Amino acid sequence: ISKSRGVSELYKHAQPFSFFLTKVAGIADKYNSTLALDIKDILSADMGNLVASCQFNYMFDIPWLIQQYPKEFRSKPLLIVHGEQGPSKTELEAEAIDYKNIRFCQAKLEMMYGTHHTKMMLLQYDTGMRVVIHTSNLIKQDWHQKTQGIWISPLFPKMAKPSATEGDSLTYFKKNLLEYVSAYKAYQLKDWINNISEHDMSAARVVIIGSVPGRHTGDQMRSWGHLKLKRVLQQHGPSNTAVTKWPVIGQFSSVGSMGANKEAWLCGEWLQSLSAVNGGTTLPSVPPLQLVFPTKDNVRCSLEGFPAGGSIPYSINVAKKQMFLHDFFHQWRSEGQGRSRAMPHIKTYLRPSPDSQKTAWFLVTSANLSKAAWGALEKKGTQLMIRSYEIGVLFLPKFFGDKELFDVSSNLELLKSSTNVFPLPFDLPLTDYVKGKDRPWLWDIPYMDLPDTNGNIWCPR
Ligand SMILES: O=C(O)c1c[nH]c2c(Br)cccc2c1=O
Repeated sequence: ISKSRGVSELYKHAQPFSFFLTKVAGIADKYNSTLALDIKDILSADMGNLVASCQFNYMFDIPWLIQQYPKEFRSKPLLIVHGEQGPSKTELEAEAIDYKNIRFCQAKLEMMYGTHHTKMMLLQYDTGMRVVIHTSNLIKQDWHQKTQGIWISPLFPKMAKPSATEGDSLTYFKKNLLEYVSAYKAYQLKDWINNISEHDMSAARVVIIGSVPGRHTGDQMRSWGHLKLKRVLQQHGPSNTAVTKWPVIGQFSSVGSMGANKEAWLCGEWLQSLSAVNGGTTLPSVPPLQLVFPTKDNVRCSLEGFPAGGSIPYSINVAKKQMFLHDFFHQWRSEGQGRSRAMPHIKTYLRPSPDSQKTAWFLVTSANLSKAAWGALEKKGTQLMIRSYEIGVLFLPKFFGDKELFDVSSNLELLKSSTNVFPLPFDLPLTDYVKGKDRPWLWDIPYMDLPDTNGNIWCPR
């Protein structure tokens, strides 16, 4: 059925949020035929007649990527923006030796432990330009049996003449996209920066939340990471009265070092930013925090079995120093979307109502729960230190019609029959870890007591 319904119809049905999950092999068709896309759908001629594209990402399989474009687009100019250095950079470039249309841009990573996590496609058509911000690496397995998120922009028409300020949206989408791409300071991106400035992006309704490596001070502090999100929520977020006692939910597929205790960063600066409210000064108290991270058994019983955990890199050496964090953890459960066994590689953050019917905002991003991604305040809060490149899009009710809250659901039947209900990738209320039984998935220890979906055990080395 999904084959016959062209991509443009799938796209239309997903408006106005234009937020999709990736198709998952091995689940009932109905969970893949609405609000779900494959990379071939995104790159299909139904979305536009491609002239050139730019792929920002972390992991690439070049020959596989080229195969995801329709035949007639495989020789169009393709710029790959990556973070590889030294031998792995040479290896990546060697993969593309036969493709004359491929160029590379190495993102500068001058901060230790920084990575180029950003996953974004810039698609230039003969009729305009589209921006896709998502969570999947450009490798086959990231598009096979995982839960991943995709936001697809409207088709942005070309303007008579380029402008960095003309043709922007109420959410400053164009200004923020130009700031983000310019922050690479890479000559290989000059043409794409000019391309962006040539397009009218006034139809964009999401707010870009990006991170770029550096020690950001002054005005730059609030342009990136959790301080950007805080500023946007203080300007356009819910009123304090509307969300009193509402939890903040963080959902991610990897975890950094949180420091000695929850006050050090998680329930300090990070939660204070995510719980910011309209006009709000920093609140005296922070709301409840709930985190979603798969258990060892969620991974073991997943469609991929233990190998799903190869993309959920939470290390025992980091985990053992922050047992306090695991008290906040909840299971991965997505019955409504048919994806309880499609392990999460998506990263999402939201401010849901206690009755699970509403949310004050929703963010889908490449950023995991780490200081490297979101930034950590230094020098008595006068600078925000970020290690990695990240990008995400924030959905705020005020930009989707005159309202303060989104109705939400993960139930695909309900989502199919209603308009303007925001599609959640996982079920609310959240499902607790079973006390005394469940442990967070850790990718670098063995599990030999029970077999996974494929009858295998896990022995990492
Ligand atoms: O940004 C991303 O997508 C990812 C970043 N780091 C990873 C590591 Br380290 C090991 C396995 C998977 C990933 C990954 O998927």
